[in-house]
Amino acid sequence: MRVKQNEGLFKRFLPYFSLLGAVRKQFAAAIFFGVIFGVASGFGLPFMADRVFPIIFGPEPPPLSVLIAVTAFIPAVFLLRSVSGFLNVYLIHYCGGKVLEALRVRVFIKLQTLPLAFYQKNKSGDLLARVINDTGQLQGVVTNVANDLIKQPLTFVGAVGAVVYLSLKQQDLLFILLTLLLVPVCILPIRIIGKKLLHRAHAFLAQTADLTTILNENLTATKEIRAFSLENREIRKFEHAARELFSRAMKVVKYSHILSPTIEVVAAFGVAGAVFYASSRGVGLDQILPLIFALYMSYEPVKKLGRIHNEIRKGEASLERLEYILSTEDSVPDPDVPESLPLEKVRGEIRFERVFFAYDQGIPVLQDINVTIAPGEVVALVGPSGAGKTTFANLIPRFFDVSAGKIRIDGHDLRNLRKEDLRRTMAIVPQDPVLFNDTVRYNIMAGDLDASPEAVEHAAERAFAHEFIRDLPHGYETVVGEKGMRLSGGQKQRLALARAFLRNAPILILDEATSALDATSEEMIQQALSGLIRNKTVLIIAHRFSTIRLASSIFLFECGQITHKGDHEKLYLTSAVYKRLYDQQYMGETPG
Ligand SMILES: Nc1ncnc2c1ncn2[C@@H]1O[C@H](COP(=O)(O)OP(=O)(O)OP(=O)(O)O)[C@@H](O)[C@H]1O
Repeated sequence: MRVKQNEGLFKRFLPYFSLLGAVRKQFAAAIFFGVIFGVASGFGLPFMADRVFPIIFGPEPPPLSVLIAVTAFIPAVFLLRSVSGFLNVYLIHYCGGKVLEALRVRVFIKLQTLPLAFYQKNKSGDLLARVINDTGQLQGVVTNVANDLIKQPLTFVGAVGAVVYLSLKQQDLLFILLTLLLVPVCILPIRIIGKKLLHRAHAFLAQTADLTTILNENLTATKEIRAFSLENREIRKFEHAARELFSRAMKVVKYSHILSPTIEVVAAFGVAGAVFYASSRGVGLDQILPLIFALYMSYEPVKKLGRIHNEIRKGEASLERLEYILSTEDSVPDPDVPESLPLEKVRGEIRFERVFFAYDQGIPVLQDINVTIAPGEVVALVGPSGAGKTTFANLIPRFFDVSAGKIRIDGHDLRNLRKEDLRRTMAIVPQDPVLFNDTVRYNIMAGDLDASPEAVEHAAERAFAHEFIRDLPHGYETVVGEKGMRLSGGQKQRLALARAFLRNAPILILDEATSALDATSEEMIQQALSGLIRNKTVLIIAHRFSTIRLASSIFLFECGQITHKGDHEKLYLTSAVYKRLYDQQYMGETPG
């Protein structure tokens, strides 16, 4: 979403400046040192040229004590300028780091609340780039701009003050005019370059996101890339994206850095004008030198303010990309006044009433679903690929909301419940469970973060995972590697079942793994499942017919509708589709 173009630039950044509130003391100190730096630069240097040099290089050599005192003024001014400059920059970076931290956390928190649909629409590499790069860019604007907006005008005022003072001293006001004329002359290039920079910054950030996406995808598909020898294709893709990024980066560099030389040329014309004018009026070098200093020092802040404008333009592109995340509305919102659903009282009845669903408008995926699953019932969802089984199961935890109709749990419309309350009533075992790069214990505890060590181990025992965990180098404290890379497929699945045991929720949604396991693993998982489903309302997205022996009822999905319900024998006799699926795909397996 592009933020309205006509809003004032400063106004758009305003909410982000409030992030400085948490570091207001350090920021105030930074500004204080910035002011000292500004005054020491803007006024101190011309003053030195006006007052100090004439004493040192005057017609009469000054006495030694005066010479020492006066020359000491030179390092004193620079010391003041350097120390205050350093403290200003250091503190500004401190505040900037804190703003960046707060900004990233704010975006991350928002990402936790966004629904699955958001992630299916946006590339994860692009989101990574927004959280890492764009926050950094915006932080730069918030701190540098806030700092320079105070520091540079003060330097300008200091330098103009020096020009005024020196001009008055020489009773010649044209120098003042020369200084003030500079501002409108500089504004034109600042505006033109700023506008161009905004577009270039947008293109650059989008390309950074593309590069991150390619890298991210590559790192998550290392196995496939090697298995199918896609390395060269990947390298070419990355090279192309990196080259494009370079070209876009250079455009940003061009427009970011063209401004300073432009303003410097303007400044040179100003100084030349002053020199020419001074010479024609017979003003001596000792009188013109401080003025040239003061003139130059007044061009400096204008140049820096121009650079800030550039920064703001670059930041604006990042701001738009971050606001895209921050302003995305939750398409699965919690109700304003939620109905309560005490976990201990949930029976687990699930009812679909005239439910329709579409991921994209106009392409229905589920149509007119009317079913009731009784508490304690175990239902297997079967049907051809793409028939809508996963979608049906995903509506129950409200990963998506129905397009029409209602889903109820124990009579409560899901949309009247807080998502957190609703999801506490269920354990979900996905087809390919994701493990966190943490210990085995933590991975099981994902099912219940308050569980005791005994409860974790008991859950592992029931999932037939305890033994293999005990044999790991550090037992329950073994770190499983990114996505559980150090575990076998069967071990990962048993850890996912242990999570579900630990959660002990009244509703269980299980997307059966499609990958084949060895006979022992398969047997252990089937046994664990029989234990897990006891006394629960269970939905199993069944990919293997051996699993349906666990089910008390089977729903057959065809083209987004449930066309048949019943047990295996009934469906086998009444549905040609079921019979075909069973005969063709699962011949040889016995559904009990
Ligand atoms: N995020 C999505 N956006 C758009 N369409 C989707 C999305 N997810 C699934 N679909 C479409 O919805 C339909 C139903 O998909 P679903 O995953 O529910 O089928 P399924 O029966 O579980 O299939 P399978 O057995 O292959 O897993 C398919 O046509 C699929 O292409």
